[in-house]
Amino acid sequence: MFNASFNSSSVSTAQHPLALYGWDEGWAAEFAPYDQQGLVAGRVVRVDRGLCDVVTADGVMRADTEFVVPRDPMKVVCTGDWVAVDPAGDPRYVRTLLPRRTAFVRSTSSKRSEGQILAANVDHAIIAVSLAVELDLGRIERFLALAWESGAQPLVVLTKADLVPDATGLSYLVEDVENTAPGVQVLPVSSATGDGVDVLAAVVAGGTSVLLGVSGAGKSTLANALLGAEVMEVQATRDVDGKGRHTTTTRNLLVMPGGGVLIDTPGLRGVGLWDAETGVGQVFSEIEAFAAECRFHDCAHEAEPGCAVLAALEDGSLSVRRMESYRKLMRENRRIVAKTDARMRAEMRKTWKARGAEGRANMEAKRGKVRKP
Ligand SMILES: Nc1nc2c(ncn2[C@@H]2O[C@H](COP(=O)(O)OP(=O)(O)OP(=O)(O)O)[C@@H](O)[C@H]2O)c(=O)[nH]1
Ligand SMILES: [Zn+2]
Repeated sequence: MFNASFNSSSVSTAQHPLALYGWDEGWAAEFAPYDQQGLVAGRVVRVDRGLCDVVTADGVMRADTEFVVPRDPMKVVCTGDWVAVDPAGDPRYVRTLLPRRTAFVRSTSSKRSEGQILAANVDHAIIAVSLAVELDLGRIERFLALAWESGAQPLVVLTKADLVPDATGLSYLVEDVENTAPGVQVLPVSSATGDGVDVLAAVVAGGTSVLLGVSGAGKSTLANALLGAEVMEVQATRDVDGKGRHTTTTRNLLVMPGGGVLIDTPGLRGVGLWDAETGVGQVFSEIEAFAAECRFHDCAHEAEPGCAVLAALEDGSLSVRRMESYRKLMRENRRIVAKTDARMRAEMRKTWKARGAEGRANMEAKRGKVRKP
């Protein structure tokens, strides 16, 4: 029953008006001190030019983000953030950004790489891969690395499954991708026939999702299938002069009818690798497992004696394609890292390292592996 300390944030989270947007006991606990200051909790559904739209228990509020550390690009308010807003005042201000659980970051195209936050507090990274074209496993691995690095759980969705005529052929394609993506679920779907969409909807019902994938992979069509409405504009033909590429939607964060939230921000399309060494390691967990058996702990797997990775390549238990892809991504990643501001990287590591380690431990536990002391 209600007790003396009853207030809005102690309402059972399932009944909380923001539960649809992902509000849970963890957020309620983070927000509690601000609740006492009379601030209002909300989730950012859209950001533009120093202002953002925040969905709160009382509806959507427009708020100014000036007070929340605007000089550090990693701390800029972004879609998916949970914030505390001062409801009084004109304009209203976002007063605090609640600590992020996960974040998608991209390196900007400037000479010295800098991070740009694309989406925060994402649970599922749905990597859309079209079955209308030949599978590019290396590209899938690149997206997987990015997803793992963000802290979100990746999920590969093979789109346009209706274009694969026979079931056996489809199951081989699924298997190929599964072998490329240890610890990751692979789902064939067709937005055209609806096949598999319900399975996907059930998987992502319990959290916040983003859609990643190259142009034409079927992300917008899939978003519409998941949202049950024509919310995202689908481009039937390519935009030749490059104008009107980023079709505006009123919100970049939407609630799915089957539960869960979908974030689709323009910047998420075409993200690159960002200091994703941890992520790359997770994509190639079988290589890391072999590497743990190498005689030298700093083995580069080039020509060292007692190298378990080279031995695995030799006896065929490790595929040459996987090893080449791993080397390529590691090289690319190191180039990005070399250009990156060290302080910013340290900050990212601090925040997400624990989570990455936790995810890896879970994955290994699932596969029945015991961590080496
Ligand atoms: N046959 C078939 N075609 C599909 C399916 N899903 C999407 N398409 C088509 O694939 C094309 C690209 O789909 P989009 O949803 O625009 O792809 P996107 O990933 O959002 O592309 P960008 O907006 O450029 O990032 C469109 O012509 C769609 O009609 C499907 O399930 N089956
Ligand atoms: Zn080695």
